[in-house]
Amino acid sequence: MDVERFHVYDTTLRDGAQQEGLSMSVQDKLAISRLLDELGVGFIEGGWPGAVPRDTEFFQRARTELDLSTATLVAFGSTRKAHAAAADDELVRALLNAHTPVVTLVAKSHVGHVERALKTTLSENLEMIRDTVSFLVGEGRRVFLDAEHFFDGYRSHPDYSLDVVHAAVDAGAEVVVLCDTNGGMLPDDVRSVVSEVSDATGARLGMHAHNDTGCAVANSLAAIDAGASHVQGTINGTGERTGNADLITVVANIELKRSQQVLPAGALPEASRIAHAIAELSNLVPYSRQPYVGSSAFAHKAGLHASAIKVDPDLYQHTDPSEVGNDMRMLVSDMAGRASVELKGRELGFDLSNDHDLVTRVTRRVKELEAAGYTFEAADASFELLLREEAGEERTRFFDVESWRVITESRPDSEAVSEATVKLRAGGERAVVTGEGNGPVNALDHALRTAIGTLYPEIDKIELIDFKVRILDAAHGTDAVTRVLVEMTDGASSWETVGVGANVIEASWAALVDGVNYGLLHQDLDRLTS
Ligand SMILES: CC(=O)SCCNC(=O)CCNC(=O)[C@H](O)C(C)(C)COP(=O)(O)OP(=O)(O)OC[C@H]1O[C@@H](n2cnc3c(N)ncnc32)[C@H](O)[C@@H]1OP(=O)(O)O
Ligand SMILES: CC(=O)C(=O)O
Repeated sequence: MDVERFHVYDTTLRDGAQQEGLSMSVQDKLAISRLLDELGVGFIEGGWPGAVPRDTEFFQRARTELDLSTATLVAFGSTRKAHAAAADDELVRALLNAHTPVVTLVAKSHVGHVERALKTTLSENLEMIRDTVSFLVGEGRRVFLDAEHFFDGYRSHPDYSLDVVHAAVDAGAEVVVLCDTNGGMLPDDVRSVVSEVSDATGARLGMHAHNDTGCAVANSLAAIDAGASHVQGTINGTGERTGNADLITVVANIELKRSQQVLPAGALPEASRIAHAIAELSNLVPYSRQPYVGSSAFAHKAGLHASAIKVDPDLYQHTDPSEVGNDMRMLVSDMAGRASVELKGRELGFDLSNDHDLVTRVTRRVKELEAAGYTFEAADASFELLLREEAGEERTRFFDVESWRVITESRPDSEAVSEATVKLRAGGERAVVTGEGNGPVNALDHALRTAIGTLYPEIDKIELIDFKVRILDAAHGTDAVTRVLVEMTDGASSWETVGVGANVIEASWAALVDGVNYGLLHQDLDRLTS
């Protein structure tokens, strides 16, 4: 792989940071840079020094705190102001002070923008490009030029847009990146413009695509087809408005569909891990339906799909998920068939291939329970308990609940407090205990822990970390059926359970009891196997 033959250029830290609601600290930017380097991108655009104080600090700290092995750090900025010298322009000097080997300059390439936004003459804009590029090249920098609004500009005044490319190249720019700044292009437009510009100028061209028509990835690929050998994008597709081309999708398409290696060998299988880690650092919830790396990208729900996948996963998958570090997952729901249950069982460590009756019973129960409001695709732990029960395993219930009751008391001068009483049998003993909490579920949780804590001290490790309530038939108002999903952890792993009831506390209790049973069961299994 030759990083210079084809540039994989990441702008997560610059254009990605232009996304509404996204804010990265300098520390986050340094951590993301290390992840991008692990992914093997050729270039990391770190931000705009001089304009954004955080970016100025990022480049300062990068000099001592970043030790990149594959990627080259890039500072981004604009051409100098009109009627001044690049050498005297404060923002151009800030680009030098960032001490990066590469500088990317954004320049106007659209007549309307030069006249109305920059408010200068067409010839002065060309002079701004020549002066800034040649000044930075003279100072030992490699320069790439982002030609802003190139496609719209080329449509209205092609000759001027070509003049911009010539001015940049003549002054020493290595790559001219054609930007679909407003993101309004379709692949056919991009393909023909890139091809014409390439023929007319012979310049090395790049593509910077925004996703306003939902075509950023397709536009990037069209540009590459037409001769571009530099592609810009962001991890998870973040960026101004609807975002930029998702760089991992672009790269995975180039490597897996076009058989052209553009990342270092062995890097692509790190893509899912890195995309999720960058989402986490950017405080974004990973997008489950993201191509290649999303948690749903290889998740199969329909029974007919599962039955074919049982024969060969390729029948319903466009590529092997391990190519991008993702996993195939089976979802069990009312759309499941016997094959879905068998494959889900395999995923959870059960070989059900020879137990036709068990698979049939589990499939039937799943469909019945889903019709009553359960959802097993989001609650693997409840599915596993159901499977074990149907298989006749005895050790799935660590206690038998006789009854429970909760009261909530509210007084004008204090917050409401709940008190729960739980009656159950565990280890041959009957327990009747009470628990208090700031809400009914919290009080039930405390009472349950007290009731079984002596017999099962490992309950202390099990913690409730998430609790989601959904009203299923909202038209019934306060009479509606409620579904509760809870997530628990023992510090090493986490699991989800589901409970359904006409009463929100009943549904919560069911999910809580399943969650505790699952946690105790797995601690028991771990003990037996260790
Ligand atoms: C397409 C893109 O996404 S490019 C990246 C855009 N990113 C950002 O804008 C984030 C960082 N930006 C900033 O911090 C500020 O906007 C700054 C520091 C760059 C400029 O701030 P200000 O000096 O206050 O000016 P303001 O933002 O109002 O206007 C931008 C100025 O840059 C000029 N300008 C715009 N594009 C260019 C260009 N390619 N070359 C030179 N000057 C340009 C505008 O004409 C305007 O000049 P004026 O102030 O003389 O009218
Ligand atoms: C340079 C850039 O971000 C754009 O034109 O969209």
